Amino acid sequence: MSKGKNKKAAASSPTPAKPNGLLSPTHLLLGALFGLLVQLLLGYFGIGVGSYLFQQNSSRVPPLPLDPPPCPAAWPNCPRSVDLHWDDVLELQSSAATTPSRASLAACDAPSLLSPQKVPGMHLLCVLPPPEGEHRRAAATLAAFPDMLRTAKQPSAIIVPPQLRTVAQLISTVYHSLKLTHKGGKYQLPALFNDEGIRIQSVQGALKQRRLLLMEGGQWIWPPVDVGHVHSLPGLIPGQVTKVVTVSLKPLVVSVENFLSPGENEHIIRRAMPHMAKSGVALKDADKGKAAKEFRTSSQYFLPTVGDALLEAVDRRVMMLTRIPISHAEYIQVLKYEYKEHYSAHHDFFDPKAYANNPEMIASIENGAMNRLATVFFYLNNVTAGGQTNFPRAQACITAEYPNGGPQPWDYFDCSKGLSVFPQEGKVIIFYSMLPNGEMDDFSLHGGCDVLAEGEAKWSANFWLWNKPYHFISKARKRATDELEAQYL
Ligand SMILES: O=C(O)CCC(=O)C(=O)O
Ligand SMILES: [Fe+2]
Repeated sequence: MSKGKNKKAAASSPTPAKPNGLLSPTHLLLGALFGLLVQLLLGYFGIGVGSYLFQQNSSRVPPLPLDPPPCPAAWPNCPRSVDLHWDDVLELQSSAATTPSRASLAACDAPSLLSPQKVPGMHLLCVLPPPEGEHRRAAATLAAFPDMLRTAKQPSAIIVPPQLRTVAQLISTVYHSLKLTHKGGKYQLPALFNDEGIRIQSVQGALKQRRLLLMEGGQWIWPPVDVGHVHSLPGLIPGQVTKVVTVSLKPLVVSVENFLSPGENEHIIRRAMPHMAKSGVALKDADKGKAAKEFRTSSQYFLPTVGDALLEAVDRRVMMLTRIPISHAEYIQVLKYEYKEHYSAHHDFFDPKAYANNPEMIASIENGAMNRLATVFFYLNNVTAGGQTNFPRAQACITAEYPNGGPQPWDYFDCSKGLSVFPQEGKVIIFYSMLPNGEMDDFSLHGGCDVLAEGEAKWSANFWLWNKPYHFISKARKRATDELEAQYL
């Protein structure tokens, strides 16, 4: 990229796809009425935002009593519940022997999923039998490895009493034991998954697993493990095993080769070609008045997938790869970079602090509760020189100087630091803009570097997935989302 264009702050984020008109006024009116009804009911039963947690996660919500038992003094903000006395749950935690046996822990094989550094907000829970002699009072023991940290320390044990009825109650118990807190308000509820990323929605489903992952941010994120680790996914592409390879821990970047076929790459390029126009950026307050081309010189097109069987198949495959419902996706943003075109280092998330003077943006990201979670970045062709995606703050290993990852770059056009991923036809990378705890990840800073082969163009695409459903959904995307939900346990 051009030299000497130093910037004090990372470039503005790429503009999101404009929601189209698929939500009719009738839908909006019905949605508003439903919201009002829920608010009235919650108000009637005295369930305010304070007792936020976890009512909403269960599939069979029991009828609410008029006087649910109060929370114990040691747990003032427990979710009040009809048929559960949290005092008993607490009592069991303190009275039962809580050291899991070596043999049961070995069967869980926790180290194969843990990491050498913390993964904030992602917690591994080994599902173990109840403590010796406690089969009547306990349904299981969970051995917890907070933040996926691989240490020699004995994991803390959480006893699961048989009276827990909902995943929400199970998550609450884990939250209390691990002293986790939820941000409340519109922030995503935490969620449990099995080790293949299938969402858990019943206690029975949870206790049948060998290992569970608790994601505070409520969406699946591939456990990074170590650089070079491979998660193997059979069945995404008929007859193939798809390999999700970790290429960076911080930021979390995984790479998948041959995810798109040559025919699919060609089709995406062919469909987008007639519509390509110069790229824009969502200017931060600090960048107001600047031209997008100061940061980004590519061309782009948001390619609607509706009615295109091939693109709908790609949608579905992206969903099965990320385990994030396709209802959370923007349309594919196809990009073309010609010789010496680039996008300087930026984040794909929208930081509410950077858009404080932009009420429309603040509303659309629910003041930070809703954001871009993951980018599945498609490389649609090969480029013989340049065109890499650079993550300047990625670090191969933790150093004494930068124990928390690479420093802020001084030059946002410099592609020589950190990790570079070069275009390779059919390959995709997934990088996460949010941490599993639901916070924005500053280390996800990245840019598209100059194409350095004269006469060549880099064709690529952003497939952005949000942490909450996006504003519009097509019938095919609804069907695909239903298909994912049918796998829930
Ligand atoms: O072109 C690349 O490699 C990255 C592009 C990018 O980060 C973006 O469009 O948001
Ligand atoms: Fe980006």
